[in-house]
Amino acid sequence: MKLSFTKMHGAGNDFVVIDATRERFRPTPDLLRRLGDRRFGVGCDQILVIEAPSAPGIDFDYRIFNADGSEVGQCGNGTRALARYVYEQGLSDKPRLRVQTATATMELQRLDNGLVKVDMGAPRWQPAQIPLLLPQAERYRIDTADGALEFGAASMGNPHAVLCVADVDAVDVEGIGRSLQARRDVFPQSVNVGFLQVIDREHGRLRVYERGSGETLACGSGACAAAAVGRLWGLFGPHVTLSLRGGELNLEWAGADAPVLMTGPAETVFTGEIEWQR
Ligand SMILES: N[C@@H](CCC[C@H](N)C(=O)O)C(=O)O
Repeated sequence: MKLSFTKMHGAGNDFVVIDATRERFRPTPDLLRRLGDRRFGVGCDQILVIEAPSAPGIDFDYRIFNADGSEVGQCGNGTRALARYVYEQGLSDKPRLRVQTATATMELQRLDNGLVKVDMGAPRWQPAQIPLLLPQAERYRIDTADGALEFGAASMGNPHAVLCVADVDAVDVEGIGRSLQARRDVFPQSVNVGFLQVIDREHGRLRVYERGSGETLACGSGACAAAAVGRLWGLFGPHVTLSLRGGELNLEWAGADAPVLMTGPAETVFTGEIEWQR
C-alpha cells in the first residue's frame, strides 16, 4: 500500500506529517521507524499525525512520535508545522486553532507575517524525586558519570532538563545528554536535555539533545523550558530570543502560571508517497 506524507520543518527540526483526517493511518512501530529512518525510509526527527478531533472545542487531535517510534505528548516546532499544514491544505481557515496531544492542549495563532504563535501552556516544575539545590529557583544537582550536574527541570507536556553553559559550541551535547537520560531514577520517562548559553537578558543560544531522536537543529518545547528556567533563575526578562542551530524562536513568559508563548517559522519541504507492506 502507499502512504502519502508531507515533509516539513520548523527551524530545522524536521517532520514527516501524516494527514489522518484524509487517509487511514495505523502507527505500527515498524512503519514509524521506517518513516523516521534517514537511510532506509523518509527521515525526520518526529512523525506528526493530524487527526479529526475527539473532544468538543478542539479543532484537531495531534499525535507525536519520535524517530525511534516512541509516542510523546509535546512537540512545539511540530505544532507550528501542523498549523501551516492545516492552512495550506485548507483543512481550516480559523485564525486560531486548538489542538490536543496526549498530554497538552495548545492554542495556535496565525500571524500576518506568516509565523505561527503557540500558547504552549504553563511550565510545570519537575522532578520531585531529587532534592532542590535552591528551592526558590527550582535548581537541582545530581551526580552522573560526567560529574555533578546542575540543572533546571520543567515539563511543557514533555520532560526537559536545562543546563546553563558558557559556550554551547564547546559542550559534549550527546555525552551529557545521554548520561542524564540514563538517570531513570530522576527522570522515569527519560528527558530532553537543553544546553543554554545566556548572552544577555533577551538573548540566548540553545542546543537540545532530544529523547528519541538525538540532537536536533531546534526544539520548540526545549526553547520554552529554557526561557522559563532562565527567567526563574533571574537570567532572562519576560521576552527572549533563542538562537538554535536551525533558526530563531521568540519566547514570552510572564512567570508563575502564565503560559509560555512561542513564535517561529514552519515550512513545507516536499510531499511524497512511501510504499508500505502491511
Ligand atoms: N522537537 C520537539 C520535541 C519532540 C519530542 C521530544 N523529543 C520528547 O521526546 O519529548 C519540539 O519542538 O518540542
